[in-house]
Amino acid sequence: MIRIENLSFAYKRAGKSHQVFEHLDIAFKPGINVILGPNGAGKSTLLKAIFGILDYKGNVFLQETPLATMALEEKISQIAYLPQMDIEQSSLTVLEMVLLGRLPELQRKVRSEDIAYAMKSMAQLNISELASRPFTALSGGQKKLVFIAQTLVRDSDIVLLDEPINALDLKRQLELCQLLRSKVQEKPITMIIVLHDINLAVRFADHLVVLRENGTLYAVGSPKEVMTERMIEDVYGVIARVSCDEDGVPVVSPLSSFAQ
Ligand SMILES: Nc1ncnc2c1ncn2[C@@H]1O[C@H](COP(=O)(O)OP(=O)(O)OP(=O)(O)O)[C@@H](O)[C@H]1O
Repeated sequence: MIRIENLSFAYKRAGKSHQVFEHLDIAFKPGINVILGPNGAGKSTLLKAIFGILDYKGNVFLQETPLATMALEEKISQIAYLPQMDIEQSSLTVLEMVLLGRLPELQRKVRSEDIAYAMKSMAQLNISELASRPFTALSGGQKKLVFIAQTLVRDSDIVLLDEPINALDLKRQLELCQLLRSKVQEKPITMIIVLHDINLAVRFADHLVVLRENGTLYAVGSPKEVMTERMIEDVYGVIARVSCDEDGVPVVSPLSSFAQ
């Protein structure tokens, strides 16, 4: 469980300040939490704050412990984070890239146990056959899967994924969502995932968190509670029809956009 209390943060650049959050409170429960919201709402900034790479005001608690009081090594051992921006170049092979996810556990040498973890993570993402390929010789989607494998090989209780499905084809998107679902069923992981695909979000999330353009919290709740025509209009400026499929899952059909 991650609890954000009274979070305020502003980016500062060239003497100017850009406020993203002011007095934000959110609780992320175990299970799959999806953060939705328009471009620039602050979704990536929120993940960075949770991972502790921003100088914010307020508190982020892991259970009852403020993350700011935890040593870096302890934090890294508990939280796995896939940032939105990926590096494109690396002289490492795919296996070596995935092994980097075990860095906190690696001593002076790579143990067979670490290789086994990396192989398992690659197998779960169906990229085992890429293991000895140079990372730079991969497609964009394959690179993304390597970074996801590197994040999941951490086996952490808190997993932050910033737009993990962009660059993935339809099948890979579904496979990844099913893998994440199986992981939260195995143990009480708190996953916090930024997505833009609202139909995928309602199908796979346990909890939705919706941010507005100005970094304020619009809604938190189950997909059924949160995914309404009103929310889509208020938050995205889009007229949409929300119906339910035969499983009772909301289905969003965007109809038109209007100037806000
Ligand atoms: N390094 C930075 N310096 C200054 N402003 C920044 C920086 N990074 C982001 N911002 C601004 O902070 C706000 C929130 O950005 P953020 O990347 O968190 O949004 P987001 O919701 O993740 O957007 P997207 O859906 O487009 O990825 C935006 O207005 C953005 O322009």
